[in-house]
Amino acid sequence: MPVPILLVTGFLGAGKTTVVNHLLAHAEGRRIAAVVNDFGAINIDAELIAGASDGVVSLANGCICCSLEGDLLRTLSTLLRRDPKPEYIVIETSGVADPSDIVRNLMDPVILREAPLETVLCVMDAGTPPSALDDALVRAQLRVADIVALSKLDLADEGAGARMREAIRVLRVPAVVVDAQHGEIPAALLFPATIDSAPATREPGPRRPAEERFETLSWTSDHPISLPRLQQAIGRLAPKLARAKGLFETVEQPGRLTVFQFAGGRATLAPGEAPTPGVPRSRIVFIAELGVLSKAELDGILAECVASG
Ligand SMILES: Nc1nc2c(ncn2[C@@H]2O[C@H](COP(=O)(O)OP(=O)(O)OP(=O)(O)O)[C@@H](O)[C@H]2O)c(=O)[nH]1
Repeated sequence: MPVPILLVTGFLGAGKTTVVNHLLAHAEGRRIAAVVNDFGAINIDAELIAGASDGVVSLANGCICCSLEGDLLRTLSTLLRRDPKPEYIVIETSGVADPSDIVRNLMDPVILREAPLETVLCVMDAGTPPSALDDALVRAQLRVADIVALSKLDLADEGAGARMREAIRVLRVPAVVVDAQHGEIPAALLFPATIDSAPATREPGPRRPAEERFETLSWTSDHPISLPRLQQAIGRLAPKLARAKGLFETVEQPGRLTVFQFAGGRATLAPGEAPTPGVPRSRIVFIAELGVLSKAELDGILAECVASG
């Protein structure tokens, strides 16, 4: 039996991991394997994804649309040799990935026969201004989508969803647009009940020149973080950040991790799991446009956040 693939794309911080987590939490007995790609050296996403009944495979420190394309195909072959085989595979791309390159790679004849790409889902933050759709990367992510999921409607103003739907319609994206509050999309919409025996090939469009636009800077420490000082540090860094996420222990709540997220200019904290022995207590990944933020500046600002006494 072929194993259908769901490819989840969308810009940095749009809400892809939230959708994947919701899907896995509502798998209703489906055996789902998840492949997660974080562009940075620390794969925070893999730790934030729980509950994949067939495990989470993490591909980090590169992008599966370019430098890690071979790793993606090898990972899929390994998943397909598992006994029992997964029934579905979800691939979450990094927010900087051009999914048309991944779609092209998934048209590999062996993969297509054994694990056909069934659905491409693009998650789009409904609160982003429609002018964000002028961005070539955002357009590339929308153009390959079968389904566009509008996230964060709860944070956006009342007309935002309608404005975004209109902007997507103007682009002539041939996709179904659905609302996805906190990642809620019915699994039945993403995974077909019956699987086509003759998978459809897709024409992903012309290859775009690889663009080095973003870089990730990773920061780790064995010390817990002071929350008020982190708040100040993020206030200073925010104008330079496209995205940040991290897991750390805080001075205020020792003994368990706090999940830090910065997306769309908004920072949030949530309770996490217990720290894993042998792993640095504080890990944060920062994504910025190339050349905007130096490691020295970042280290200098964050050094003030760790409890030195
Ligand atoms: N309020 C609200 N927050 C959301 C919603 N969807 C996602 N978020 C939050 O947005 C932040 C980013 O969500 P993720 O799911 O990590 O985004 P992502 O697209 O996987 O991010 P990258 O992989 O880093 O590009 C997190 O703090 C989520 O909790 C939503 O519908 N409403």
